[in-house]
Amino acid sequence: EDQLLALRQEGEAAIASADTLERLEELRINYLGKKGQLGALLRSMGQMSAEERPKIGAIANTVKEALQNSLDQQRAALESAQIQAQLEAETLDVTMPGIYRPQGRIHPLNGIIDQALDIFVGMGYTVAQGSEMETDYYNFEALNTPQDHPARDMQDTFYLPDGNLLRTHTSSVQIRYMEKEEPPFRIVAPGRVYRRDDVDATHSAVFHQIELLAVDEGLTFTDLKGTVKMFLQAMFGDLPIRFRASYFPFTEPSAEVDLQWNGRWLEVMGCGMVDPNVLKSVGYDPEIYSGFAAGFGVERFAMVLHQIDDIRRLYNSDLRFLKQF
Ligand SMILES: Cc1ccc(OCc2nc(C(=O)N[C@H]3CCS(=O)(=O)C3)cs2)cc1
Repeated sequence: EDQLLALRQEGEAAIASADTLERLEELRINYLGKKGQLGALLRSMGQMSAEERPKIGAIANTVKEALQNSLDQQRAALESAQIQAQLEAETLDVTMPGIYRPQGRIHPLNGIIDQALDIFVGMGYTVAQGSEMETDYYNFEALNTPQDHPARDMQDTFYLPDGNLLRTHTSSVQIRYMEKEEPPFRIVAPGRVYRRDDVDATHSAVFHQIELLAVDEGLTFTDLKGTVKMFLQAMFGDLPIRFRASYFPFTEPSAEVDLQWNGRWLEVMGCGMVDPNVLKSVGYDPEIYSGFAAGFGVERFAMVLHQIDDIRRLYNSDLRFLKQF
């Protein structure tokens, strides 16, 4: 009997100090398993007298239950401690500051292109795009630009070895569109263009341009003026504009458009009625159809709107500059 009670004491102490579920399982096997200590002790008692057997058996049962209870309690305690530890570890403090990730930004040139396209799409224009490499025909000839026109010569245009060239304006996109479509239509053609200019604070060999073209029956210069005025005032605000007579090979009459900006007249756009020869080159009858067109440089708009002094700032990816937009 004393041995049984001693085993219970020893077992309960060992179980209470078990700090892992594995250790607890070892102890269960050690004390209550088939080859455990309790079973071994009972077998070692060998022959017991008839009146002793039931007494010892009862004590052995209480020891077994006591040990099983303390195993269950310790298991419960260890499991809840495990869950508690997990909850602690996974606790998310939502009041902690977030991980700072710098926000991206729209480049000022793209910002102006997006804004301008929104205005024209809002007026019913379709956006048309095309290749930056063009043929002489689509970049010059179809635009009524004679063979000896200065715009064609080498100092202004990048020619490629195969005789093609890098487009000097997006007008070629509009010619190609007209070859495939019939009037009436309104298109706006944004894109990169190339001029073999001397590169300086206001000229870049590569720059961005947006041209618009509307062809329908009975379009007049008044329609053009209204469209240009509406666009410029949407972009720059309700400022005075003026049209100065000018000349382009692909429009007749032509005008350059000035905007009064901080008290000074700035040239911002060119426009005109599409020359009948251009309509003829795409097979439209100038007796039925008339068109108007305009074009502007996106860098120019950006430099005026954001008071940028050097065009190269738009291209050299200086974050100190770009972070201002
Ligand atoms: C079929 C077709 C017929 C006519 C067209 O006229 C597009 C036009 N562009 C201008 C013009 O002044 N453009 C310049 C502004 C600054 S810039 O980016 O250097 C080029 C006037 S009329 C276009 C396509």
